[in-house]
Amino acid sequence: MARPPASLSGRDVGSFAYLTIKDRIPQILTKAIDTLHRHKSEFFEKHGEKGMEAEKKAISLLSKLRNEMQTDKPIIPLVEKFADTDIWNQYLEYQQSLLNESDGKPRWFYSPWLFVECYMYRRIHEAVIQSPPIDDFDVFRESKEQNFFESQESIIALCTHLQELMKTIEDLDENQLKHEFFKLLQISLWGNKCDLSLTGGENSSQKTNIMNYLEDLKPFILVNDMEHLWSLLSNCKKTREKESITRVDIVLDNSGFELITDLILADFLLFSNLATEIHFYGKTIPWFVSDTTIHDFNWLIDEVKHSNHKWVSKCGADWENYVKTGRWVYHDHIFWTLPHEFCAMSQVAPDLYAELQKAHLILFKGDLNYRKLTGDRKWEFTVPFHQALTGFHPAPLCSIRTLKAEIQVGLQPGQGEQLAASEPNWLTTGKYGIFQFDGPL
Ligand SMILES: O=P(O)(O)OC[C@@]1(O)O[C@H](CO)[C@@H](O)[C@@H]1O
Ligand SMILES: [Mn+2]
Repeated sequence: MARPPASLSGRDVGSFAYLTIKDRIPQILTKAIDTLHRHKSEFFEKHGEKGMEAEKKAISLLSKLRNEMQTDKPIIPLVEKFADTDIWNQYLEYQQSLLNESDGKPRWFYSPWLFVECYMYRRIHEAVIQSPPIDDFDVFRESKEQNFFESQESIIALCTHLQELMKTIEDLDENQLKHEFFKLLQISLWGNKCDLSLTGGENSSQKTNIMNYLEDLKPFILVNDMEHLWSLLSNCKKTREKESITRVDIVLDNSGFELITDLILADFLLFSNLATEIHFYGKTIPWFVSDTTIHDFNWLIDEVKHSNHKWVSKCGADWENYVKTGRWVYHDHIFWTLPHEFCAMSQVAPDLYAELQKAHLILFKGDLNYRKLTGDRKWEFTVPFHQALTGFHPAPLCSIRTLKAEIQVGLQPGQGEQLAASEPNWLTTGKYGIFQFDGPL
């Protein structure tokens, strides 16, 4: 088989990868430093002098990191012992092994973008865990919570819609049910517009009611495999024996508004009987600013439950109940915060691969997951999605993603070129979206 194409990299001056490493990531680091600074008195109240010293230490480690990056220093091994430290350092050696002698060491602007960007978030985590007693501090928590609070109006609209739908679900015919499923899928897609790493950690909440715009946004869905998802799940529902299950796994992306849209979809899948179990996967450490951790997941459900809006709090109570009764299952795995492409999962994390194989359908939310599905490589726009997955296929799967990186496969001949001619930034603004399916058709 032909070798896969080269990785996206900061080496390509002017590319989105280059601009991210040059501008956006340092901005995120500066914000993290500022956040630690602003919590100084809180650390003092909690831990006394030790808290103040820890704050200083974390800040100096992050400043050092920012300097290494901005001066394109070699990528150094991780030092603090943690569950994934050895795997990370082995991966760094692997990156070294890909270089010629004259290339020297892997460096920020020279190595694959996916690797250096993941490494940056892993180093932020290292700076925090090296600074006890504030070693459980999430430098991105505030902005994730802010995104949730600022999206309240949309959240109320979505929860109200869901509760009304629940009441009438029995009266819907097949076509109406499919229509409602498609609506909630699109809400979950556009929910992915709101991530915080794209805006350098700046506000990206959802203030308007997204449901009113679904029709207007349809032309921006470049690949639309929603029909395949419907066929798959409605078939499962029809052919399911009494006690058997239909399991949908959702590989989560951002917390805040996007997570709400995912949980709304997950709730609908259960009460419409399109699925009987939903499994979620989040990040074990703070990641790409807005990604969901178990803390964010539990926090959000709790907030929703305690809302003073009747239908919002009803959603929260239902969601808590799904978790308690095991109809919703949350999984943690270090693989999601490693730098590997997903085609390496069966070797690097065979237990996770085996878990995903139990699903009838896996939904991969967001841009970073798409980059990892396709290896973050310079594929031609027309290469089939299946080919770009390079052997990753634990179960039928679908990427639900708005485009925020210079990578897209599975387009019609000429489609990418046409978009590029009229809108030079079409790949990176989050304006376009896809539902891209790989599985039996
Ligand atoms: O996975 P998400 O939340 O949809 O997007 C993550 C993201 O903002 O981070 C990277 C840039 O730093 C890009 O790949 C992408 O735009
Ligand atoms: Mn994200």
